[in-house]
Amino acid sequence: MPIPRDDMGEAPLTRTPIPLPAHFHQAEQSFSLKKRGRSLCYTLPPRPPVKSIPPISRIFPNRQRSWSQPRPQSVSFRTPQTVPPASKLYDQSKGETFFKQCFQSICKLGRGSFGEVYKVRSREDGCLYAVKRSVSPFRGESDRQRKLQEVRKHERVGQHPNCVRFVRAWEEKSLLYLQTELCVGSLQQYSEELAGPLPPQRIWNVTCDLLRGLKHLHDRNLLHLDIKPANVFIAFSGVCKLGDFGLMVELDGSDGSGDAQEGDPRYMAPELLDGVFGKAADVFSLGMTLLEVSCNMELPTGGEGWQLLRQGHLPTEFTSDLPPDFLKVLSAMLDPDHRCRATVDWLLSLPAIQRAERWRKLTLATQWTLGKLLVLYQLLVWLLSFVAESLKRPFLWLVCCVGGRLSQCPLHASPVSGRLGDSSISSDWDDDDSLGDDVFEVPPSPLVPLRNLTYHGHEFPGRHSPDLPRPSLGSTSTPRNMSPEYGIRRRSALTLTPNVSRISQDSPSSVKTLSPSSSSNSSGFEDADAPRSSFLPRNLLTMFEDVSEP
Ligand SMILES: Nc1ncnc2c1ncn2[C@@H]1O[C@H](COP(=O)(O)OP(=O)(O)OP(=O)(O)O)[C@@H](O)[C@H]1O
Ligand SMILES: [Mg+2]
Ligand SMILES: [Mg+2]
Repeated sequence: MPIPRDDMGEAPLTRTPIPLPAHFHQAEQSFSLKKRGRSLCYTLPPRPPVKSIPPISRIFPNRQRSWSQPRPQSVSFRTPQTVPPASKLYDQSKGETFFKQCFQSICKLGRGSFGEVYKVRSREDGCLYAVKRSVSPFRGESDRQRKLQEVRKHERVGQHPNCVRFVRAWEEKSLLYLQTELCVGSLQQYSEELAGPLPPQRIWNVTCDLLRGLKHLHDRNLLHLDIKPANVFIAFSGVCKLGDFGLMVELDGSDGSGDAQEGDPRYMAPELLDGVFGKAADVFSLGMTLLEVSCNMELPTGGEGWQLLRQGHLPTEFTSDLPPDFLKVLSAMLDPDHRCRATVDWLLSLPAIQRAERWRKLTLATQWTLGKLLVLYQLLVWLLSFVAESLKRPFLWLVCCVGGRLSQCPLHASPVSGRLGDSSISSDWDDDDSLGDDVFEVPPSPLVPLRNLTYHGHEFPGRHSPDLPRPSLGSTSTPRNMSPEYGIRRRSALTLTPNVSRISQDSPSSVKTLSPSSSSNSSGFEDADAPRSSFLPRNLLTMFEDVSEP
């Protein structure tokens, strides 16, 4: 007699004996791969309605509110006195906002429920930053105080390589501005562009970075409470950082976990429903974040799928390709019982994590060293070519003197006497009296790029143009070509690409405009009548480029 088969086409006896409740398979079908092309606002967590007292202006209509004054005021909880934000560039009489006077807004990076984030260049130091400006003006003093709390939280976090660096904050015309370091984008954007699961090595990198960032918070008794891919930022070095500390609370009670709000339901720990706020909740959210990006899985916002994930069931059709070590880490982070859930310290002590951390440190150190070496090399080349340029004229003059032809030396001869000079006594190198560049028959291959750097160095664009980076080391400046297709760089950011090359990234066109021929004009050696068209330095440069092209 044939064994009856169920609707899934399997004989009941061949199934695994009762590991899951009957409804799990139906619920598991509700898990799905991530869908592409969602707008950023899709990711915003639902916010509870704002409970604020009626605006003070309604109670005391004529009362002056210091924060509604048009003047900008620095916001800091370290130095509570209200002072204008420090900047040499700001001139109150101009009537423009502090933001407009001190920053060049480049583009909008994103929008959250509290603020719009802009990529800006500081007119003061020429570096790139992110500035978050609150979406709506303060509705009253309590609304203002609530928004200002984000500044206090950022200040509490302090500096850590795996937390987004806070620079300063100020308020103006009832809006709050928060200036932070600029990142390439969020982990969510990266994962959406990848449109697939993160490769294993990157998963380990992200895990190590975020555990380090979370350890920094937890060691200070701070709970993030909003860990999710949209709030994890990728720096230009490829390092992942925790950011958006808007929902952070302090466990020691100074701002009380009584005010704590749960974040996005997709990443929310189950115990938060019972009002239990603790470090374990952050570990769970981090686990969910890692599950999402490592499996490219759409996390449920509710329903059975949501419950199952919080009962310790991981959907095997998504997790089967994960490295076994990583799966263990994930299961420990997603333990349904917050008392048994892994702590950050325990996770960091796991051999698999320690191995991954060692590798991470090594690659980051190599990347850092290579970056610094490249910058040093570029500076050296610039310096050498500068010295060579400075010595060229005295040397040429010396050669003329020694040769006893001071009168013909282009440095001494007036343009008229030069032209009227006896051409019959000209020698080979006299013919090319236009410029010293070609006189000495220097080997072209190493010197042509060197010259280009020299000219580039003389007119280093960062000094004059706010659009181009300055040659500062270790700044937060972006490399050049900050183009709209920065998704490509976003991808490369995790591949540990050093962010150092500035001088060498000149476009061919910029090299040509700064070619030696332009210098020859300015140096006054140019002889327009000389038959030298085939020896134009520009032509040499083109020849060099032709030769060096594969
Ligand atoms: N430092 C930064 N560098 C690059 N992009 C950033 C930075 N800060 C924010 N962004 C972009 O702006 C978006 C919104 O920023 P953020 O999460 O800080 O705002 P929010 O209003 O607090 O949002 P939420 O609703 O999550 O609380 C981010 O998802 C990211 O795309
Ligand atoms: Mg956010
Ligand atoms: Mg926020």
